[in-house]
Amino acid sequence: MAAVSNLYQVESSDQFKGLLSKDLQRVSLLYFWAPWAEPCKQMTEVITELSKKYPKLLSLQIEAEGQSDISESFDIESVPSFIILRGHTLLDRILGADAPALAKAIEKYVGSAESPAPLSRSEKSPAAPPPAVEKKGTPEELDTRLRRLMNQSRVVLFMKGSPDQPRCGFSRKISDLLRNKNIEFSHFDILTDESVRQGLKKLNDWPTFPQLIIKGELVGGLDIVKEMAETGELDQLIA
Ligand SMILES: N[C@@H](CCC(=O)N[C@@H](CS)C(=O)NCC(=O)O)C(=O)O
Repeated sequence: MAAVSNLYQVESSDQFKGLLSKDLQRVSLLYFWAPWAEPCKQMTEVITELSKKYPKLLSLQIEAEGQSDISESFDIESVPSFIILRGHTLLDRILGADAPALAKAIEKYVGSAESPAPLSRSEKSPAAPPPAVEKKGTPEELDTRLRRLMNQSRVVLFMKGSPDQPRCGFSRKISDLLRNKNIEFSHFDILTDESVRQGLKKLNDWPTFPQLIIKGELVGGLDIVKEMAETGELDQLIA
């Protein structure tokens, strides 16, 4: 692929700060990605197209886990995620492989100044994940729903994304671990439902995801499950 002059791979925090500080009026697009996340392959093409179409845009590709300081400073919780800035000011945040939303936002912030051409094919192609919904209901209804979800099968993994398309490194590692051990499990993508995401943190008194549930009870997150797999405790619990 030919190099695009306004598209950079960020290799360090210092390089990142230097690029952003060069022109505080310039709009920049931060693209947080991971090499193992399938939707990022398509979104890399989209970013390349957008960078060509809008030469004034500064596009920065940031490998989310490799540049964890930058990811943390923007509260990146899943990949792909996009942040649009003017200088250091946050203009917009787009989650997931939502190419039309991204193209629309870039057009809004940079496009009017550059009279953009129609969207190219690759900007329209990737499938966006469904937006997170918050199902309203009483606390009792939520509690019943969460317990039903936790008991939907013997082993349930609450994760970001799915085992085939994880959207966070911790979720990817735990589903790989379960698959490698041939443990059958169902999963729930907490990025699709904000009430489940926040409700489970409270119910299980556990602030993060993944959460592995065995026989209706929380076992733990990645660190605990990894340790239990090493000591053999996980096999015992599942037997
Ligand atoms: N050490 C944790 C790592 C999990 C973690 O830090 N997860 C974060 C980022 S994916 C999280 O779920 N944050 C709360 C949220 O996104 O709602 C484990 O063993 O599972």
